[in-house]
Order: sequence, then C-alpha cells, then structure tokens
Amino acid sequence: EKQRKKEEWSLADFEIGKFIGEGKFGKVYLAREKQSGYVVALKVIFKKKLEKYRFHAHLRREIEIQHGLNHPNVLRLFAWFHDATRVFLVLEFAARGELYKVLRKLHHFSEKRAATYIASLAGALVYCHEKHVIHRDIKPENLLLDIEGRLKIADFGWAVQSNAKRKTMCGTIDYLAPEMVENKAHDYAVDNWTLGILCYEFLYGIPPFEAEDQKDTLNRIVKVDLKFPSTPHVSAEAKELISKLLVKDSSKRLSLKNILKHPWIVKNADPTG
Ligand SMILES: COc1ccc(C(=O)Nc2ccccc2)cc1NC(=O)CCSCc1cnc2[nH]ccc2c1
Repeated sequence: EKQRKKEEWSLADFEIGKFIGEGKFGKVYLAREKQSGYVVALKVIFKKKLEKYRFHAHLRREIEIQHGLNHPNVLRLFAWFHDATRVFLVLEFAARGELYKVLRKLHHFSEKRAATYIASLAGALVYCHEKHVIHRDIKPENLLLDIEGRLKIADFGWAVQSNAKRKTMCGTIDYLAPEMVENKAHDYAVDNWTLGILCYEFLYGIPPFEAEDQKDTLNRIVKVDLKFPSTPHVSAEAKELISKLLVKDSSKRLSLKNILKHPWIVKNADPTG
C-alpha cells in the first residue's frame, strides 16, 4: 500500500538485531522496521560524544547532505531520529559487508569485477560532484557490498575507526594524492587519483606505493613511482587506465566521464553495476 510518510520515526518502530559495526560516535546494529519488515542498519550516536567533539553541527549538515543523495552506489541514509541521549541514523544495510575483506580473501579481483567496481565508483562520484558533495573518502574500508554484490560508498561519517584488519589501517596513507602529501590545495581531482590507487589494488591486491615505512610510501607517492608487477591477469588497457589516473598534475588526470568511456571499462564493466 502507499508508503505513508512518517513524520517522526522512533526506536519503537524497530526490532534491534545483532551488533554489526563500531564507530567512534557509537555502534551500528542490524534492525528491522516493524511495519514493513525492511532490514536496515541502525547507527546509534551518543549526544554526549557529539558535544564532546562538537560534532552536532557537522552531523546535522551531513544528514541534510545525505538525505538528498539517492544513487545505487551510495549507501542510503533513509531517516534519522533522536531521544534524550542519542541520535539514531537509519541506514541502508549492505548485506555482503566490507569490500576489502572480500579483496583480502580473493587476493585480487578479476578484471571484470575490478572494472565493474571502478565504473560504479566513477558513476557515484559524478553524481556526488553534480550535487556538490566531495570528500567521499573512498578507501576500501568505506566500500560495502549489497546483497547483489553491488558496491556502496558507505562514507563512514567522521573519524570512525571501522573495525578494519589492515596493518596500515590507522590513517591509511596509501591513498593520499601528491597534492595532499605536499599539503597543497586539493580539489575534486583527488578522487580521480584515489580511483587509480583502488584500480591498482583491486587488480594486484596491494596499493601501488606501499613500502616498509610511511616515509618511503610518501616519497613513492610524490615521485609517482608506479611499477606494474608482471602478471598475466592484468591487461595493457588496465595499466593504461591506471597510468592516466596516477598523474602528479591533478589537471591532467583522466576525468570521471572519460573513465566511464575508457576501453578497459567499456569492455569489462558489468553495466548492471
Ligand atoms: C550514509 O552513511 C552514513 C552517513 C552518516 C554517518 C555518520 O556516522 N555521520 C556522522 C556521525 C557523527 C558525527 C558526524 C557525522 C555514517 C554513515 N555510514 C556508515 O557509518 C556506514 C557503516 S554503518 C552501516 C552499515 C551498512 N551495511 C553494513 N554491512 C556490514 C556492515 C555495515 C554497516
């Protein structure tokens, strides 16, 4: 029947299920909306924590931004409500969980799977940029997979230490673009750089500038010291796309629209996302 527009949700509308994630501001639980039976992720944020970090304004702005976003590859914020001590975010639940855990298990993705994820990310970023939303922190930790295996930019809000197992998890520097390492002004083009890093990591299983210690990683980033291990499962077109994204001069990086038209993407990406 016509989904009646609820003015105000409350905790009583949900059955709370198992704990599924930990954030700096609170915990995330599986939950089922009683009326529809719809399964969601319910994020519980403590107001006291928000005050302590002076984040209530940021959360309010983020909720306004997220509420307007509706793209198949961006995790949905369906609703929010609060009680005396907590703010609740009703988020889309991505049933296949964190993308990088799948990457660790498979060691690397096939070209078809990698190209499909890169096309999904490029499409989601075109959409976000059209809505003037950037800083979608697109590290693998922030990428989830829904029940059909479709990629979702989860954007874990702020300073949320996702329960990642990565050895370089805390402040993963592998994704920093040169202009960020050199503390220059950065703009949307950092996302294009990050897509290059991700494409490499999807295909080889490790980020391109990984090094024993962080100093060397930063040096390799600013020098764009890009090397491709010789392996049969990565085509010349894939390397060509990566080489057009990992470019020091941010104005010379392949644009998001041109990524979607690149021969490797056109040939390998599954259009259903
Ligand atoms: C649109 O998304 C969000 C919007 C806002 C915030 C947020 O916390 N904002 C904030 C908080 C405090 C101060 C300021 C701003 C977080 C998210 N998104 C997530 O947190 C994703 C993982 S929780 C969901 C989810 C789904 N599906 C899964 N499958 C497996 C685990 C899992 C986990």
